[in-house]
Amino acid sequence: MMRTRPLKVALLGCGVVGSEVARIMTTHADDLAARIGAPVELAGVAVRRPSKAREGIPQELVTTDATALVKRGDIDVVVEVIGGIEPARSLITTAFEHGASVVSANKALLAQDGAALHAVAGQHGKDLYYEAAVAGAIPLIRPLRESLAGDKVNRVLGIVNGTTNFILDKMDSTGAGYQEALDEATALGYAEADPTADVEGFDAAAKAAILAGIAFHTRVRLDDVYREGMTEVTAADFASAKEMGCTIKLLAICERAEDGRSVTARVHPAMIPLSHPLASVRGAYNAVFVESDASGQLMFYGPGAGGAPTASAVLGDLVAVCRNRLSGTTGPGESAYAALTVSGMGEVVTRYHISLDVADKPGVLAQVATVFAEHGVSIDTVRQQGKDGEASLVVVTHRASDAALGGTVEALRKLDTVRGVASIMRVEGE
Ligand SMILES: NC(=O)C1=CN([C@@H]2O[C@H](COP(=O)(O)OP(=O)(O)OC[C@H]3O[C@@H](n4cnc5c(N)ncnc54)[C@H](O)[C@@H]3O)[C@@H](O)[C@H]2O)C=CC1
Ligand SMILES: N[C@@H](CC=O)C(=O)O
Ligand code: NA
Repeated sequence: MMRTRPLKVALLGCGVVGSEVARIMTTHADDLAARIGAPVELAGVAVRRPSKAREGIPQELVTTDATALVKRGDIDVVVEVIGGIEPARSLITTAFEHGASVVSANKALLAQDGAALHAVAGQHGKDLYYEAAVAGAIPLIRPLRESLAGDKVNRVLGIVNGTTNFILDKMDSTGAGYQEALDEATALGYAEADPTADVEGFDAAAKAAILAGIAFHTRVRLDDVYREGMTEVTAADFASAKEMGCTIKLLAICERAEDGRSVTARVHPAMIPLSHPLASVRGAYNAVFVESDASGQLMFYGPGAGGAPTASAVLGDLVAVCRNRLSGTTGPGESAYAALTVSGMGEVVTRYHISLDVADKPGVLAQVATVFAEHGVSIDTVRQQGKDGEASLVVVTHRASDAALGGTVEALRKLDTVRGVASIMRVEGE
């Protein structure tokens, strides 16, 4: 039976995502009420610029005092789509203390302070949901937390940043310049307020920390995630990738070590074969592979950024949290019981594509090969192109640890015949 007293929702932030949340709450009000079992009412909207026209939002709901809104005491659910660490963190904490549950899209905050926020939510018997924080519309948090709760996840590999995938795709397919492609991604609402978070890999690293934590039932902090952005990827890298039958993607990779006792999480550009399903993920789309003992390989694919897709995930959480409130329950909280060791990048084992500028004279190839052998890194293929006494040497290795590869590169740089290391790229997904 439908409850007539509405559940009250406070919306914090009315930008790209917030405005879409408000729109869907209004246009789908009847369906949402039917699915929840009670109407949901937008009770207040905290904004920074109150004079801005906001279609469909009555002016009397708009306030610049977000703190007063979350302290009202009659709010059932606070939807935080401001972004950033503060004031979002204080507002969420205050919301729990004043009786509300919280839905957030804020990966930066969840990756940094998720454990503390879960603890406050738990103390107050409230929900903290954040499906939108990882890969926008794609259901990923809930499948990992709930659908795969009976399985053992070993690996999560994916494209989790729409902006960088959009840029890399444009650079690869149209030869567009980096800045031109970034400007377009920003105009389309994909990029973070500061796009450095996207292009330097911080956004993907935050998502990797959240995913690894849930997948491995282990607390993984943002600082535990190795991070390289994509600003150094060049047209020459794309050309090398093509020669290998690959393309380049910014990947988030969370892995359980073979002995099962430790995990790693990393974000960096990598070559992947064109035959791999991730190679055909275009534009701002995201896709995530999950490999588990019993399920085998699962792939989640869809729009990972943009106002409406992200609002879809926020609304899904809103419905879940409202249902929990009506039935007097809460959903699953943090699960970190496994407490596995989170290892550094040196422990990661993968393949590498290394491009060296060398002197084009007899014995160089043998010298270079010796350095690889001395560091226990086995060479798969070598390709050489020479002109005017200089040559470029492209070495692709078999699987080796990042520590061994690092040592190899350091020793290569010391060789007189090696003029420079033009690029090092990991090769994944084979
Ligand atoms: N745009 C996207 O594709 C996605 C965004 N997200 C996350 O959603 C959140 C919001 O992102 P967007 O809507 O894109 O950002 P946005 O910058 O478009 O919107 C944020 C809004 O919050 C307002 N704001 C900032 N401080 C405030 C305060 N103290 N009180 C009231 N309002 C305040 C800003 O004026 C702005 O309008 C972020 O955490 C972001 O990481 C998550 C997935 C996808
Ligand atoms: N800036 C992010 C938005 C979603 O999380 C992205 O580009 O993926
Ligand atoms: Na999601």
